[in-house]
Amino acid sequence: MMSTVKNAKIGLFFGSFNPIHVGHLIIANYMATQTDLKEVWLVVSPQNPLKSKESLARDQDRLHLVRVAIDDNQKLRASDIEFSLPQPSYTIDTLTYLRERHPDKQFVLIMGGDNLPTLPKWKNYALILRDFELYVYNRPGYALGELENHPQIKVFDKVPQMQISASYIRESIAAGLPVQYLVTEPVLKYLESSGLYKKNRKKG
Ligand SMILES: Nc1ncnc2c1ncn2[C@@H]1O[C@H](COP(=O)(O)OP(=O)(O)OP(=O)(O)O)[C@@H](O)[C@H]1O
Ligand SMILES: O=C(O)c1ccc[n+]([C@@H]2O[C@H](COP(=O)([O-])O)[C@@H](O)[C@H]2O)c1
Repeated sequence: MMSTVKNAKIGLFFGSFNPIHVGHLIIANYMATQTDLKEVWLVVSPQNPLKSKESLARDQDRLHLVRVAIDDNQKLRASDIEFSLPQPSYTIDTLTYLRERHPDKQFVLIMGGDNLPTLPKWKNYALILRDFELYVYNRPGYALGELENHPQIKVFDKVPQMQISASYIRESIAAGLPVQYLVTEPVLKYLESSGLYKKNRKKG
């Protein structure tokens, strides 16, 4: 029987991307160009039915923003895979599904160091660590905790970072403040034309 060669290492960067900002893009691009990953897929999390939807833009708007943000980058891809999987989405389920669907690829989980200490609370986290590598980038001010030296975890401590968040961008837009430079130009254009995150915007 022929064995499948898993030659393409793909990094998965999960997030709400509400909206995607340059902080996200710096991480994704670093991982796609300065590690052994061939590509990075930005996996847009659906609206979690258990969480407040108050300031969460619609799935398709957030996906569209990711697409326009990475449009010119051959090594980055937007994934809507979780939109069609049962919710709430558990990372192990998404990883398992992707592995079955793409047997030729080897998936690696990309994670900020701030999230690493909470990993033991995730569904089947031992299975995640058994079957998948994790590429963790340091977040200033956050300790990595006891998982730092786990053999499946590779820590990257020279990743440039921007101290911005999607919440800051949403709040700025709602307050009528400019978000130019915090998001890419195509993202800015769509935010402006759609009126996303503006106060008193009529939802369609
Ligand atoms: N400025 C940043 N630099 C590096 N990583 C970031 C930055 N902002 C967010 N991340 C990481 O990117 C992933 C996806 O982030 P998410 O979509 O939740 O964005 P966010 O900016 O943290 O959003 P919010 O402010 O709405 O919580 C998370 O793992 C998060 O830790
Ligand atoms: O699988 C889990 O049990 C699990 C629990 C919490 C978080 N996650 C993943 O971590 C990402 C960030 O989560 P959060 O809650 O900080 O938005 C989210 O997109 C999920 O992919 C996954």
